[in-house]
Amino acid sequence: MKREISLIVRGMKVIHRVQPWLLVISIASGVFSSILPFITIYFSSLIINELSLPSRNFKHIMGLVVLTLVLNLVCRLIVNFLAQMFDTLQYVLGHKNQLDLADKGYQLDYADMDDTNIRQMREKLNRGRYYKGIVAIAFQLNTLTLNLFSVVISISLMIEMFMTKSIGTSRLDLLMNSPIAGILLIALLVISILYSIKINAISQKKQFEAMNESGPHFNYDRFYTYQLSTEYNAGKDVRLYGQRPLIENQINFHLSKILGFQRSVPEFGAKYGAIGSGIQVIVNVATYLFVGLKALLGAFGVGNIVLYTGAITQFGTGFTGVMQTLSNIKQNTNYLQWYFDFVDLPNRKESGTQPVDLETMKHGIIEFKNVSFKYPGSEHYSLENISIRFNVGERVAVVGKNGSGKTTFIKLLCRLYDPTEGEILLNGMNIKEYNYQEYLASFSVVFQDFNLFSFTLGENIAVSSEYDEEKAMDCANRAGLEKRMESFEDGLHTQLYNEISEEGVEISGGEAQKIAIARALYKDAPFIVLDEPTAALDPLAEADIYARLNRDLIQNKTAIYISHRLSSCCFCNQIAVFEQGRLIQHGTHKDLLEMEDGLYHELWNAQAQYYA
Ligand SMILES: Nc1ncnc2c1ncn2[C@@H]1O[C@H](COP(=O)(O)OP(=O)(O)OP(=O)(O)O)[C@@H](O)[C@H]1O
Repeated sequence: MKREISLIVRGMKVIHRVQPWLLVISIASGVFSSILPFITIYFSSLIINELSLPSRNFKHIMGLVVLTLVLNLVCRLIVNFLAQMFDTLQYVLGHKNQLDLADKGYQLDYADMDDTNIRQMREKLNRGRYYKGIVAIAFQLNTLTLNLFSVVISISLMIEMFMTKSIGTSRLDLLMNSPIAGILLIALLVISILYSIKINAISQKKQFEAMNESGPHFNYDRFYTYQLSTEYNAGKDVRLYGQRPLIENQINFHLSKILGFQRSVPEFGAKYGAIGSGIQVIVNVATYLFVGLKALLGAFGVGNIVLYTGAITQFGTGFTGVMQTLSNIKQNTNYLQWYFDFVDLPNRKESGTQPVDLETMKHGIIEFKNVSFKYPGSEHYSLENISIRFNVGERVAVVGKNGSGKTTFIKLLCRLYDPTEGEILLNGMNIKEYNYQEYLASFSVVFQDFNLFSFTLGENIAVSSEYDEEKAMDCANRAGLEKRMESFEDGLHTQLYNEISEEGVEISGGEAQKIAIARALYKDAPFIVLDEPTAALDPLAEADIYARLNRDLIQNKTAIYISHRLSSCCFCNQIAVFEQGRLIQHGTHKDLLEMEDGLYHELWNAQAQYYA
């Protein structure tokens, strides 16, 4: 209980920080919504009482009718206004909350993203993001206030009902005036309420279990459905390989599993809900009998039948609502626990304090010292005992067969991961000692799986909406986009991709790669790392880019290329050859080519024979 309360309080603090008015609006909306039905109930009883009098006063009756309408209208307007504000604030809360979670993801170590537990945690949070966890708190506070107020108002009316006695002395009078009748009615009410609370609690538990059990199938289903319905790139393969039946089979399989797990919830609800409705009918009959008999015996006017039956009904609904909301709040603490477990994950472990100044980067030495690395959760080393030095300012090529560890080597250099064993030194100091953000800022990297966004071309290059247009244009041209730029009517302001805007232009894989290179050039960092920078370029564009890289793009920067086209690496100061996670050769192109039994010689000749 203590744990649950502290989770809810923490959740409320999050809401207060993000949307300070939301909690107040939730309560206010709950209060006004609870009053609304009582206005009609109360004034209807007054009107009927007045109508039933022989000396009825029509002016008074009309006054009551007008008052009922006006109060109803005012209250409804307030309720609608608050509901609208509530929905807007709730929407913004959900949105900001998503962004907060995304920010938290970026604050974690990149390596944590490989952790299956963390992935599952994110997936669970993602699934309940619109209706569970933090966003559910304000909604539940609203429902709790509404139902609590209904219960308080109806109890005060019911007390009046039980206390008002008939003046007759018949047996029926005695029975209806005795506490027994009231106690019986209350007992019936309590039974029906307890029953619905129990059913709701079991149903909530079943819903939670079903969601947990169907989790992995849900992931598959979402992934395949996304691929089939939304993923633009998947469209080609789906068409050409006729993949739809296979994907549909998978979707149907996982969907049937999900439905299998979730079917138990509505089945349970339907079965026990019917019994609940039966009990409710008995309670209603007993209520009308009790109130009707009291009115017949003259304890109160006919109009009060409306008032008291309304109060009893509202009490039943309100009390059930309170208990159901409390049970929902309790269930929601499971989601809150996931949420805070994720939020409380330790942020990046070592951010270092040493500043990274440009001078260090211009005249330095990078050294991998006996570096080995296993990906989180993997049993195999992707890199083993790598030792290599290179001077800052050099051009270094990293070559090797697929899966030999080239990209992993770069990821370690950029500190996306830290070595499992050994260390990487910049000017004799472990790179972990340097300020993490400044260290990252010294790398311009184009990974194989780079991402461009549906922004304008200029924004994609400069990674900002305010940028130096001349510099962005220069980078675009230097990356080989001169010709293509001429066809962009809006130049740098051309929107990329037409997923969002009709004016968006589609670009080819090679053009995207050139834009990614332009982005790296714009960043103007001391290190430029290109992982297969020309894989999507045509031979002319490739030759052109390498000539430019050589001539003026790199200038005095340190350049590291990963490439399978060895002809493009021969101008590098140093070539590192990887094989199954090991660095098996390194040296200049000339040295390596002379080693006739070496892998480099083999790879070179394998490519060269096609050009002979
Ligand atoms: N996130 C990851 N988790 C676990 N293993 C991984 C991960 N990424 C890569 N690996 C494994 O690490 C090894 C080296 O992969 P890496 O991507 O560094 O190779 P590569 O030389 O760049 O390959 P390619 O030439 O195909 O791009 C491979 O066996 C790969 O399966």
